[in-house]
Amino acid sequence: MSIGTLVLLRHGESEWNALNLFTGWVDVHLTEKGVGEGKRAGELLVENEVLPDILYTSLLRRAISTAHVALDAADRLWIPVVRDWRLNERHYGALQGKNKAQVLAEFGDDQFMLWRRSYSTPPPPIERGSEYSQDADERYADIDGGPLTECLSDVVTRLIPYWEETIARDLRAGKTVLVAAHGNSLRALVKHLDEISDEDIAGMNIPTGIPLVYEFSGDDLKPANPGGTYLDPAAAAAGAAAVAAQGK
Ligand SMILES: O=C(O)[C@@H](CO)OP(=O)(O)O
Repeated sequence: MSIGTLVLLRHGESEWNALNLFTGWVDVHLTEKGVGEGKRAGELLVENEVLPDILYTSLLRRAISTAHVALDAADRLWIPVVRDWRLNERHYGALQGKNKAQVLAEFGDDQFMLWRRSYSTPPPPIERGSEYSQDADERYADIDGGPLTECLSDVVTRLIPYWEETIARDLRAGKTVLVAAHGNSLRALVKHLDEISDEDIAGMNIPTGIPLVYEFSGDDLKPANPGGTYLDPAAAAAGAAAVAAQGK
């Protein structure tokens, strides 16, 4: 049997993306534009004949809703769904709910970029019980409320064992797998797939709402198309540049 196809989809624009706020595990809604991006993503899947057999999402509604709209547009709402916190966005610690431009102005570019894009420096932890903390959220009860902050390396540590147990197995079984997740959880996955160094991953940004397709030639799941293929490359390049410029 041939190896399956992987489709990575970052959620469409969220209300907090539009407000330029650090989001992390805060469970915000999509904007109208974000819903439209999800629909367009589904249309792109159909146009390119990439039809998912199974969906994996995080526990956050912006990813769940984007996948729902995309699969509706592709007439694939019926496929099995697996949701897991390990696909959640990186927990942004005490920065959750803060405006990116204000954090940049207060702490300066070096500290801002360290918190935002360095591989191993997490933001300060969020205070338990504070407004934007999830430590009392019942969906995380079985993991003691979850982390209080994470850097990208923490996301790799929680995500890659899960990937091996679930998504990678489905790909080796020949399935087309849709993973609807987040800017930083998808950066962690792409880092693993494309063997990107800890330094170089800092410069890689994932746009909202555009399917990124990986094909594989063998069981080792080395990408046959390194870097993947965005189904709308021009929009992806513009979207990634906009993410990189946030706060500036
Ligand atoms: O706020 C966040 O959770 C993420 C994704 O929107 O932001 P950033 O791109 O700054 O890591």
